[in-house]
Amino acid sequence: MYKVFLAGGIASGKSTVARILEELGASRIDLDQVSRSVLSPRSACSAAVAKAFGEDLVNPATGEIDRTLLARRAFATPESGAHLESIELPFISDELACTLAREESSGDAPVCVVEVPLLDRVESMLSQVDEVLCVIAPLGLRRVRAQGRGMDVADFNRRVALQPSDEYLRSHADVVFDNVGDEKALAAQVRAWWDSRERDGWVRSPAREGGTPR
Ligand SMILES: CC(C)(COP(=O)(O)OP(=O)(O)OC[C@H]1O[C@@H](n2cnc3c(N)ncnc32)[C@H](O)[C@@H]1O)[C@@H](O)C(=O)NCCC(=O)NCCS
Ligand SMILES: Nc1ncnc2c1ncn2[C@@H]1O[C@H](COP(=O)(O)OP(=O)(O)OP(=O)(O)O)[C@@H](O)[C@H]1O
Repeated sequence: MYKVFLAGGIASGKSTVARILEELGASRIDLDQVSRSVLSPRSACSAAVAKAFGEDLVNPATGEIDRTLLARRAFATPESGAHLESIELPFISDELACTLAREESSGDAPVCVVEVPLLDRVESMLSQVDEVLCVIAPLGLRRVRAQGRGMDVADFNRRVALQPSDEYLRSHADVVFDNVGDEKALAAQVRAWWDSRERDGWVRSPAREGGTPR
């Protein structure tokens, strides 16, 4: 199974590209969901997080972590935020490897696309995939599209500030989809990518091996 990361800023069009790939036959994993799942009740990751940020975060009856309180404590300073990430990332990486292995053994799709909102946090996971795709759109257009689906501008701006820049994404991607046009124009680019990799037999191209820092 050919595995790809699909990165992009908020409202850049990741889900739209992932849906197009799904229609072409890919299976789909959302890394946000994977990273949420590692904090499931009584997991090893929840225990490590509670040890670092307070045992009172855990509801004794259900084992659930209070995510709002955790976010308030962990994101109080950049250092404590980085500490939380350093605890969670190895668990997220292991969980991603298991999820990809499950997809692979189910054997249905030739391709698995992993949607990645924060590519800079998952550099250590790049070795798990064959290629990095990203979708880029101008910030103003993304703001309008985010508002179009009901997002508040202040929330949009806050989330943009936490995400890697377009320059970072361009320099780490093997392929960039430009989402400045309509969905048809985006679909044409995605289709062209799919056709080219299908022609190559879904093998990682030697030209791309050295292209992305991994
Ligand atoms: C603390 C957690 C559980 C809160 O999750 P939850 O889904 O409830 O909320 P969300 O992630 O949207 O964040 C809540 C609030 O915190 C703020 N916030 C989120 N991430 C960050 C960050 N890196 N730095 C500063 N503030 C942040 C947001 O503005 C948001 O308003 C979660 O953010 C977490 O586990 N983060 C650490 C792991 C991580 O960064 N994973 C992503 C890389 S794979
Ligand atoms: N080319 C396009 N033309 C018009 N609307 C678009 C286009 N691409 C995406 N959109 C719309 O913009 C919004 C954001 O797109 P999408 O949900 O695919 O982005 P995303 O990167 O997955 O967002 P998030 O980071 O919030 O998950 C959606 O409402 C989507 O329908």
